[in-house]
Amino acid sequence: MQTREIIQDTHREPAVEGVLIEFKDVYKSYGDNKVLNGINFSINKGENLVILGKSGSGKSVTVKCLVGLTKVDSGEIIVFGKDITKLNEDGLNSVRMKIGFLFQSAALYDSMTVRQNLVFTLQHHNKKLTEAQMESYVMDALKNVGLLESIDKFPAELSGGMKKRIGLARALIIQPEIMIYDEPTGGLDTITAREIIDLISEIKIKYKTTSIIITHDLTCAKYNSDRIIVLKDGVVKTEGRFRDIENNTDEWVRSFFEK
Ligand SMILES: Nc1ncnc2c1ncn2[C@@H]1O[C@H](COP(=O)(O)OP(=O)(O)OP(=O)(O)O)[C@@H](O)[C@H]1O
Repeated sequence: MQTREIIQDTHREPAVEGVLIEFKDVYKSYGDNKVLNGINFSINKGENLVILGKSGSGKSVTVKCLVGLTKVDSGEIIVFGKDITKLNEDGLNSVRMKIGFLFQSAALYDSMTVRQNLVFTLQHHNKKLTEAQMESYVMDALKNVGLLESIDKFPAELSGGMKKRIGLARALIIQPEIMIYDEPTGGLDTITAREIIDLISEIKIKYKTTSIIITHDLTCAKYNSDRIIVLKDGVVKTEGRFRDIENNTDEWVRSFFEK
């Protein structure tokens, strides 16, 4: 039987205003592969939750279920007070409109400049904006990631770190309430990774987002998490703050911290 260890934290002041996302007994299998095996966790408004887990432990599937890209077998996923497993495509789209994604690859359109990439997202999101309003949104988003000077560049002219920043600007331009970061520091050198980590911290403060961060990078987990959940065998094996997880004596949990 799976045991779930809840690490009590008696010293922390609650910096949150209620639950925004809740997974209740969520199951998802692909054939015989039981990926989510009764997963339970919640995320408070304004909280950054890091999901840790070995490769194939279901981190991406969890996030795909959250945005309705993958249908669960059973269970509930409450987002903004609604069970998204019961929503039709229109209902799901209106939830997705409030969620920003930073994909591992940044997923920019190569044939478009940075400006065009951002305008394209805005047009898809809000068809009523004037050109002047769109330009102002684009400039603001680029300023916030420190890349205004790249506005007329094509993705091929940008470094990996710059692409991540543009990916971030594109996610933020829709002013999301929830941000999902999939391996935000993946493939970056230590210094560039640290810049992205700092940016994620700034975004939390500036945009007051609630975030899910999937990462293997313990530095990112340390600096960007209010709380961490660790997935194993389709359930939440343990949860707590970074230092609680780091000090966990369970051999399997310790293996995350051994080089
Ligand atoms: N569409 C799919 N069809 C069949 N199996 C799938 C599908 N999507 C995911 N899986 C399986 O679900 C399991 C969990 O995959 P998932 O991508 O969530 O892992 P992960 O924890 O994000 O891994 P990584 O850290 O390597 O990205 C894997 O065994 C994977 O093969």
